[in-house]
Amino acid sequence: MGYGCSWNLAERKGSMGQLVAGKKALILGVANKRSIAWGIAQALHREGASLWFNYQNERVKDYVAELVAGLGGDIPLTECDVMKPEQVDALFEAVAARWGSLDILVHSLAFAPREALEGEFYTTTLEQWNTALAISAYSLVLCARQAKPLMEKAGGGSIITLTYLGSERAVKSYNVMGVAKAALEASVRYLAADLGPANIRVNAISAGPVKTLAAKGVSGFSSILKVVEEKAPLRRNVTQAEIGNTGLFLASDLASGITGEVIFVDCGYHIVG
Ligand SMILES: CCCCCCc1ccc(Oc2ccc(Oc3cccc(O)n3)cc2)c(O)c1
Repeated sequence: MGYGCSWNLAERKGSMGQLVAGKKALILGVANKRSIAWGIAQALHREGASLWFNYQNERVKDYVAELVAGLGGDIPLTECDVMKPEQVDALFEAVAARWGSLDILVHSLAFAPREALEGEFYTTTLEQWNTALAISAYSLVLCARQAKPLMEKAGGGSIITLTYLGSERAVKSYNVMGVAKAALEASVRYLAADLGPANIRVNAISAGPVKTLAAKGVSGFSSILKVVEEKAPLRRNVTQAEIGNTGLFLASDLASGITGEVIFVDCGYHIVG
């Protein structure tokens, strides 16, 4: 490629779809077109990955199926609620049977009871705590354990999860989800330490607020978008596509030296007071 050369379409086409060409990616947590998991899935698909999706239950199945159909090809879709161990086992057994290995796992799911995401944190009940920690943090440990043998078959892999600034700052109303995200981020480090020798990288994206179905469950969410616009160094909110591109980066060999890390994709908001 000489100075000032211009890529012809064929060359560009050839150079496109290289980042994760032929990689097998399991995406957990798509609920609809606004889901962060969907942004990551679109980026992975654009750059040549084969995709497999879960859906939590029959209620969201049609939304996910319709989105996935838009990608073309017969992309596997499997019911899996991470709180049902037998469904997690069945999902990874299906991946093992059909794919034989796995390169990329995207874990983009969380939950806390709605009443725990409003009012004051000190009122959190043990049940609310356990539910939030089990779904939002422990589920990553469980999925990583299941993915390990499949990723070893591929000679390594990349596990990506989603977190938020509320893990290290007391963000109003985020409450027990902040505690769950702190546990998630510590789990990313311990999992990275365990799985590194198998060349499996484990990282988190700390995303700025994005208007998703889940975000609607956090009281005061809409006001935070405006605050970010006013205070973030880039003076705007992050987009689903930008988070998707960082997910693609972490899934690709461009991030081969990065593991156990939390990467902020928030227009710089967390660096300013
Ligand atoms: C004061 C709001 C701060 C900005 C919050 C940014 C954010 C938005 C969405 C996030 O993901 C969830 C996922 C599940 C979740 O729990 C929910 C969601 C809907 C209903 C419900 O009962 N629980 C809450 C947040 C998340 O972890 C972080």
